[in-house]
Amino acid sequence: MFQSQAPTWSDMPRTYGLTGPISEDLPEEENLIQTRKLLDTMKSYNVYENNLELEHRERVVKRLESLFRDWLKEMCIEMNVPKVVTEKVGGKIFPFGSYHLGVHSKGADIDALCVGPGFLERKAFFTSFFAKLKAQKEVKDIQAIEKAYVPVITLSWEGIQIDLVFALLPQRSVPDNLDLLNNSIVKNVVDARCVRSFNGYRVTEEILRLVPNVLNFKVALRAIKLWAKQRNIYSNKLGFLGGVSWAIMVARICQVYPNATASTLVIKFFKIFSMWVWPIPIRLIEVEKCTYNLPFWDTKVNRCDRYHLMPIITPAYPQQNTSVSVSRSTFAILNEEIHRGHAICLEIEQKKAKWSELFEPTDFFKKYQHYAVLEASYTTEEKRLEWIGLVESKIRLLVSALERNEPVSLAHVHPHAFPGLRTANKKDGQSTMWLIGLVLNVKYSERCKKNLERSFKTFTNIINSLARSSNIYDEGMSLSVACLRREDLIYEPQQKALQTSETEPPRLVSPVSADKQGTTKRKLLHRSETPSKKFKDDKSLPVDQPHNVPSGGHVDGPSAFAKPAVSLTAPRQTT
Ligand SMILES: Nc1ncnc2c1ncn2[C@@H]1O[C@H](COP(=O)(O)OP(=O)(O)OP(=O)(O)O)[C@@H](O)[C@H]1O
Ligand SMILES: [Mg+2]
Ligand SMILES: [Mg+2]
Repeated sequence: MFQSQAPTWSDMPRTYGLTGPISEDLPEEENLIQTRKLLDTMKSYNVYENNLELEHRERVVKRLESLFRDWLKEMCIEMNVPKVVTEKVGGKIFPFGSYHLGVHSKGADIDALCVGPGFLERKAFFTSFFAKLKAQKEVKDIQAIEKAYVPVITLSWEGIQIDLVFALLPQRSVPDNLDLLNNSIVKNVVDARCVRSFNGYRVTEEILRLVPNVLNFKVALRAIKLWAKQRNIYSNKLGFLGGVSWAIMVARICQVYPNATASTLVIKFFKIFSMWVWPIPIRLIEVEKCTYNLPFWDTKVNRCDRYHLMPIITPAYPQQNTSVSVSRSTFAILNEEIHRGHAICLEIEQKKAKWSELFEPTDFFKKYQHYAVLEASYTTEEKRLEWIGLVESKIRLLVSALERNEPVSLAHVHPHAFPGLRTANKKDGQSTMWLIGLVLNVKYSERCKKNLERSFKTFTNIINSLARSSNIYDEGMSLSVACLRREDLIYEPQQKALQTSETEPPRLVSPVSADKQGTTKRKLLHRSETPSKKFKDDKSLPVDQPHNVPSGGHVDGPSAFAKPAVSLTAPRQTT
């Protein structure tokens, strides 16, 4: 009998993502040993939560869900909804983001989507449910950020940071077995804010569905997140990459090395992305084309999408670029760090380096000759969160203004805010500071200073008028930016790697009160007031250059750092 020689579907290798695998090699013993070493190193950074902490999170999510369901019932009664509808209204909370992926570190937030019935108004969530949450004794620092691209209530519940987004289902009730992955879920949702809120969960679920081995993916992603935090390049808000972008990048590596163990995935991550030709986008899947008239990322349709430097696309309709905020400077810094990672991984493979070298913290305070110091002060606690939130959400504007400023080749914002002055003089109130390392392509002269001050002034004017127009402004609030030389920055070197994590940013204190225009020279000190280390200016550099820029390299374009191993010469801190 004739037997077909053609391979059947089951003979074909499974393709995860848009292309076939690069290698389907199974791990060798050496790879498994490296994975064990990687895991041990990660544990020493104390990123994993223990069982008690995990159970605490689960309890908090349950409490939130029961509060939400109670609230929906109360709303039904208030709106005189028929009793039968009230009884069946349901209500569900879907955790998403890093907590749902199972890769959250200690101190990470819980992102949760609250789904309610279509007859409610979105506004009610941000007023009435907000009030209910605020009345809970466990809740602190609650804020409704209704005007955000994805409106959110942020709060701290018994010390755990929570981000709650809200979406209305065009139905009278929210069943327990609701399937949010079906694209039809967003079909009849008219409010784009609801679609974006649904998509946080849909994207997280798709990522999990699209990787061949979830366990290996999680370990590799945890390693990449730890590395990105240690290297100060973990922040979507400040123009670096946030959790979802890193997750999509790691997931893509998992797809092309489906059998690789976690250590190999990390090594390949750096290898592939050090060679990646941006702005070719990273995608996990060809997202199904739906004709629901929702805007999605597409360079053929949207002109502005063509200018994105580092597109990392979500895998659920309507697909979005998760890294819109990446700027010329952050792009250069991200590439520099990826090349540094690649160089260290090559050494790890040759047994010349240990994993801990990959996770060494950056030398941000030694790296630049000049720093822009942004300081937001306040005298009352009442609007502190809103004020700091507003300033931080707009720092990208300052960075792009600086990037456009002629003498500036690179503006490197540190992703952590530093608690500022807590002076004995109560009138001065408190403040929060951000630092931006500057690479100048000219000598720091009066003319250069004036040039910079123009950008500073434009920025502070914009923020002050935004604060006034959005009713955030309060007596005693002020904002200043000044340029400092490195020799005027005094700080305590980081003690432990973990202290640089999101839970405990390094503390700086300004002993010299700034003048309100921020034009005077100020000094920054570590809060502990233990003897601090003062760094001498490196006179050998004629113009500003980070110490690890390749010699002769001007940092004037997106590919300026695209040379391997540039950072290996940078001084390393011991932990
Ligand atoms: N820039 C973005 N574009 C699209 N979706 C985003 C973006 N930022 C956040 N999200 C969605 O919101 C979720 C939660 O974001 P969040 O910033 O809390 O990151 P995360 O992945 O949970 O990591 P982390 O551990 O830092 O909290 C993401 O997983 C993603 O689904
Ligand atoms: Mg999160
Ligand atoms: Mg979040």
